[in-house]
Amino acid sequence: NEVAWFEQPENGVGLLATRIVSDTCVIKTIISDRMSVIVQCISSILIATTVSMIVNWRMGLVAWALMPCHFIGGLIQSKSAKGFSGDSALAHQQLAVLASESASNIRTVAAFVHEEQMITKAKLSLEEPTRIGRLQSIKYGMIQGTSLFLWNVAHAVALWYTTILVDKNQSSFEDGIRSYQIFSLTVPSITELWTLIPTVVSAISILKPAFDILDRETRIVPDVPDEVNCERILGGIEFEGIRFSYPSRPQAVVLDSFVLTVKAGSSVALVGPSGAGKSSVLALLMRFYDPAQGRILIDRKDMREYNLRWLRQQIGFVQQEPLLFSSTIRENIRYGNEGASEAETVEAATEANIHEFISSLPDGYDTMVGEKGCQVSGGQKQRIAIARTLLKRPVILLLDEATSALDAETERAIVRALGSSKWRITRVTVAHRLSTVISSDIIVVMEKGKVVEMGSHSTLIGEADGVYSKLFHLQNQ
Ligand SMILES: Nc1ncnc2c1ncn2[C@@H]1O[C@H](COP(=O)(O)OP(=O)(O)OP(=O)(O)O)[C@@H](O)[C@H]1O
Repeated sequence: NEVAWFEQPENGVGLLATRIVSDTCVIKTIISDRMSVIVQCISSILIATTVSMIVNWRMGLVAWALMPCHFIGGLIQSKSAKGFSGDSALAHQQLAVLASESASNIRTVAAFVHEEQMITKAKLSLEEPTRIGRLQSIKYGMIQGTSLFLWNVAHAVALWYTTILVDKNQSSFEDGIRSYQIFSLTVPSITELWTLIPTVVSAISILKPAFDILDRETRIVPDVPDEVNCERILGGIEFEGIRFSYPSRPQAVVLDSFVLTVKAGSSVALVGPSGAGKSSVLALLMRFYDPAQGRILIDRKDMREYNLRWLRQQIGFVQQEPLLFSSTIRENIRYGNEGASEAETVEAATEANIHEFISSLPDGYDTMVGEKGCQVSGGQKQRIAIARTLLKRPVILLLDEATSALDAETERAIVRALGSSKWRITRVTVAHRLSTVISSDIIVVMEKGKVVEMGSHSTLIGEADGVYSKLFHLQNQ
């Protein structure tokens, strides 16, 4: 599914994890375990009824006639079980979201001494479902009682009818008792069927959302068109009258009449106040979202006409908060480029100014970085992420505050390495620290989703009243 789908509240990490792990487990239990028991119960009911018909057909008919008592009871039970299972599943999902969020943000939780509040929140999230669950339990118990009452009525009628048959000499005492016994032995199978009904019903209520996810068609299809007619793009970018809002907040216009041309092989920097829409420009270039209006052209062709997987292979993107995976540094650098040689890996790490640090570690490139890269510093994480992107040898490189955690000297070394790279890169950099972007061919100043100034550093700095000039002097002060 497209990125916007993952940003909807109902598709959060915790909820998706529950759906994938617990829900599918319940479905598996129903299919592999419960179904065999259900088949066994049904066959034993059928066999017992047939045998009891052979022994005494009158008794067999009565047994069949009494079956509706059991099934009506079962039906009432299954109706009541539906709401019961749905609510309890929802309660656990909310708890799962809370637990996964707290665990992944444990440093923030600890820093704000928020543990007690999280526990209270967890308890609160369960209060309403517990109340509803209690009421449902009482209702469920009463329904269970009614079902058992019907079952006992069926027994009483069967026994009473046996005495009548024996009384009227329509059956011997032995056959009457035999027939009744077969009937009695069938009842546990029916009861077992009943007890399985709530589980099966709960699985059905789980199946629907699970299949809704599986059946959903993504809005941004990555494999269409499937043929690719050139080997690599050149890297020219044009934004034509872009209007864009995030699908989760459609009323807030993030980019409005946004126009920008980036020549292949040039370097462009996007600067401006927080919330101006700089990162959104990069997100559109990665085609995480499609604009509501306008077109983005790559080499003069609408981006939507390219096979997205093929296109993304040629675009390198280092995010504001790069995430590493819980594995070795080598595997992290080779992420998405598993076939890269050791020499290529080292070359990319050298360009990202991280090779020296990695070599100084006892395990070198085999050092584990911990979950989300928690065992390396912010700056090291950024440099590993840059190395990972450079290993792709991208034609277009998007850097979103990618060097913000680095000291000025390391940052300069990386920018220099990128500038003197052997292959041609179109670079779009987002940065708050203006020293990062001074050497860019064009600096684009954005405000409220629009371009307000554009030009080289020397041109922009010359306009004394310009936004860039003011920003630059403010930072230098
Ligand atoms: N995933 C999202 N869903 C909804 N709104 C978003 C999302 N990401 C960003 N926004 C909103 O879009 C606007 C532009 O955000 P964007 O991240 O592009 O700004 P920015 O200029 O890069 O800011 P910063 O310099 O602080 O990173 C902001 O108002 C922000 O709240």
